[in-house]
Amino acid sequence: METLIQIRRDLHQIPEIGFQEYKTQQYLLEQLNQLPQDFLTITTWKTGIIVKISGSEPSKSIGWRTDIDGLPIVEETGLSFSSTHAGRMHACGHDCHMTIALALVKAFAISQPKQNVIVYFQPAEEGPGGAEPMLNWLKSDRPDLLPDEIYALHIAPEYPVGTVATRPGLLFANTSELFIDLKGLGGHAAYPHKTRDMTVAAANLILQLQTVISRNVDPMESGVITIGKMLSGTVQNIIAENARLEGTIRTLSANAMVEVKRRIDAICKGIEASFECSVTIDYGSMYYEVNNNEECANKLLSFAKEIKDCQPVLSPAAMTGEDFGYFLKEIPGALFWAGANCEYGLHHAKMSPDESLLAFNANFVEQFIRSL
Ligand SMILES: CC(=O)N[C@@H](CCC[C@H](N)C(=O)O)C(=O)O
Repeated sequence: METLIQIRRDLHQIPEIGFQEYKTQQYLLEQLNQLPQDFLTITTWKTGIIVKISGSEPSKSIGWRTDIDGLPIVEETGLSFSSTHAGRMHACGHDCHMTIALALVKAFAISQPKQNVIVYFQPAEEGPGGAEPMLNWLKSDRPDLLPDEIYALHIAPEYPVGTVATRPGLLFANTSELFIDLKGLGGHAAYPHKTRDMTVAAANLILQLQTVISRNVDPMESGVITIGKMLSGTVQNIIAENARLEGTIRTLSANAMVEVKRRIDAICKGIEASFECSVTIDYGSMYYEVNNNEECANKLLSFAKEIKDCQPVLSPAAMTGEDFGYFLKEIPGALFWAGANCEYGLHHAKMSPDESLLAFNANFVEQFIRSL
């Protein structure tokens, strides 16, 4: 197997979006096939991979999950190993996550763990969501590949390398995608009274959406609606017949998500009436919150205290989403933020993590799993 930095750079060059991770899967399989196979069983599921390492005296199976997909972003890091896939980038660190997972398999393939270890290379975390269907498949077809406990990490640009930041209980929000299509009546810019202008309707809708969190969600619960993309019209002197908004909703509680959607439905009905148009809502994929098992999160934090150069941090909850939440809904476990010391944040075209996080976290997670 190549060095960790080389693996991360190879993977960084071939980002693929959810359920299209064909080259990524092939690369991962090539690396896995180079390892001693005595304790390994390699299974594929769609574009994902599941590797079971048999323990020497197992009393349980420990799961480790990595996501493997990239984002539809044009990379602007200027790195010599930038993405070779136009309009695709590993801007959420999944290249680093995969590299650490490969390093774990290598460590356990060479030196057998006591417990069984199952490493999940899961597709489509950024959307439409691979965790839930992977878990459903495991439950129905391969219960032998289900773990008793499961862990994962996510890089955190804002923390220095060596930080292990997590908390018992709620760590990440409930999320839902949001796609809204508005259809009115286009026409000449000089005759607005003969049209139904969807640019104006969409602009009004965005402003009304921004009242939902501030006026319909208990301030102690919190939430956020972000419209990340707006499309409308065709040219400067034609009134727009169509508009489309794309965004996400995030709430700390599942109940608040229900209330937010009820209000969005009502506001869209109001837009239909006031702008004499039709509005169609698609809530896309939803992720269940990341709710860390108390004992598992505390085990991570306590273990981190024992490791040289490791800074355990009791992290606040974040509005990020992660479909690892579906694993944690059914299996005790925890996710932690792994410091990546980077100026730009997740999902930014210049996000470039400090590669020393790879060796640090590969060693930390290996030792942690051996301690269980
Ligand atoms: C860690 C992270 O950034 N996760 C993504 C997950 C995407 C969720 C879903 N596709 C959505 O857009 O709501 C995030 O955006 O939080």
